[in-house]
This record gives sequence, structure tokens and C-alpha cells, in this order.
Amino acid sequence: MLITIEGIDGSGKSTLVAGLERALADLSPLITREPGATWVGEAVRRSIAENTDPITECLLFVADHAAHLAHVVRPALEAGRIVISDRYSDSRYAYQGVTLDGLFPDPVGWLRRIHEPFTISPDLTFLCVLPVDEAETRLKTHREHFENGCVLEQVQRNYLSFAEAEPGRFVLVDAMLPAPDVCGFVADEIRRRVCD
Ligand SMILES: Nc1ncnc2c1ncn2[C@@H]1O[C@H](COP(=O)(O)OP(=O)(O)OP(=O)(O)O)[C@@H](O)[C@H]1O
Ligand SMILES: Cc1cn([C@H]2C[C@H](O)[C@@H](COP(=O)(O)O)O2)c(=O)[nH]c1=O
Repeated sequence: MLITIEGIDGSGKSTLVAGLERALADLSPLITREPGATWVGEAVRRSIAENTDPITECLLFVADHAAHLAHVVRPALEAGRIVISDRYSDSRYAYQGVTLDGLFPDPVGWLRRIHEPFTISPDLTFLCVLPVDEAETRLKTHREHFENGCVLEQVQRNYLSFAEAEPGRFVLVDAMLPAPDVCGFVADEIRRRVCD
């Protein structure tokens, strides 16, 4: 089973994933992330730090996804593991849907088409939803160029439209709740789906 955790920067994904690793220890899930589960993630981090042009950056994120699938996600799923990924393909559709906007028509459609031949769709996606001003307050210090209120508003709008289009896959998470409650809600939902 492939489970993904999505949401804007500062919405509590990493905190949630750390909590799930403890709460679901008996299920031995493989915990992973994008970008950064393979060496390609280092190139992605460099492109973010250097404010590379949006197409180069996007293709590096896609390369990171391909390497993540080949070397981490696919082998774990084939071994029967539950995989929980902090960000996955929906991050591309939501963020690069914004950064590529205006460069050519329908960037989200293009992103979906280039993923479709090789990606594995998640079985379940938890979308952490948080007002952008609260996310900005939580981020406080280090900011990447995506961590700009205006960009994050558009990214969150994209995410919510994806959730509306695929209600069977997406579960909305109220990220304003205290961290232990967020984790408890998601862990219960995962256990319920695993037992179904
Ligand atoms: N439910 C919560 N309530 C209040 N603060 C929280 C909650 N969850 C996380 N935080 C705090 O908010 C900040 C951002 O959380 P976290 O790093 O988990 O977000 P993230 O979505 O992984 O961010 P990014 O995408 O930028 O890596 C951290 O300081 C964390 O301690
Ligand atoms: C996977 C992915 C990520 N991003 C953006 C989102 C964040 O601002 C940064 C780094 O992610 P982190 O969770 O804060 O470590 O990259 C993106 O634009 N597109 C993607 O596909």
C-alpha cells in the first residue's frame, strides 16, 4: 500500500510522518520522502537554493521521483511493505503547476502526462490543510522560494482541486489541530484502510 502525505510548506507533514513512524511501528512501514530519498535529491536541493529556471527545476523534481520509484518505492511495495512518503507526485502537480504557469498551456495536464507512463499512483493521500498565514508563522526562519504566501495560496488551491476531483484517494486533514491529534487521526485512518 502506497500512502502519501501532502500539503503546503509548514503544514506539519514532517511532524506527522515522524509521529506515524512511532504510532504505526507494529506495521513496519517504510518511511520515505521527496525530494531527497536518493542522490538526485541533492541536485534538486541545489536547484532550489540557486533559484534555477522553473523548467530545469521541474525536470530535476521529476528525475528525483523516477529515482525514488526505482530504488525505494517499487522495491518496498514489491516486498509487501506499507510505504509512507512525505511528498510525492501531487507535490509536482500542485507546485510546478504554479511555477510553470504562463510558460506554456496547461502545465498540470503536461505534468500528469509525463508521470503517467512510469509512476505508481498512491492508494491513499492525506492532505494537510492549513491557512497560509498560519503556515508562514510556523515556518518563521528558513524560507525557500516556494515559501511565499502568494505561491502557497495557489499551491493550496491546486491541492484542494485535486482532492475534490479524487475524493476516494484524498483524505483532508485539519492541520490546525494539535500535532498528536493530527497523528492520531491519520494513524487510525491508515489502520482502518489496512484492515479493510
Ligand atoms: N499540529 C501542529 N500544531 C502546531 N505546530 C505544528 C504542528 N505540526 C507541526 N508544527 C510545527 O510547525 C513547523 C513546521 O512543521 P513541519 O516541518 O512538520 O512542516 P512541513 O509541512 O514538513 O514543512 P516543509 O514542507 O516546509 O518541510 C515546525 O516548527 C513544527 O514543530
Ligand atoms: C517534491 C516537491 C517539492 N517541491 C517543493 C516544496 C518545498 O518548498 C520544497 C522542498 O520540500 P520540503 O518538503 O520542504 O523538504 O520543494 C516542489 O516544488 N515540487 C515537488 O515535486
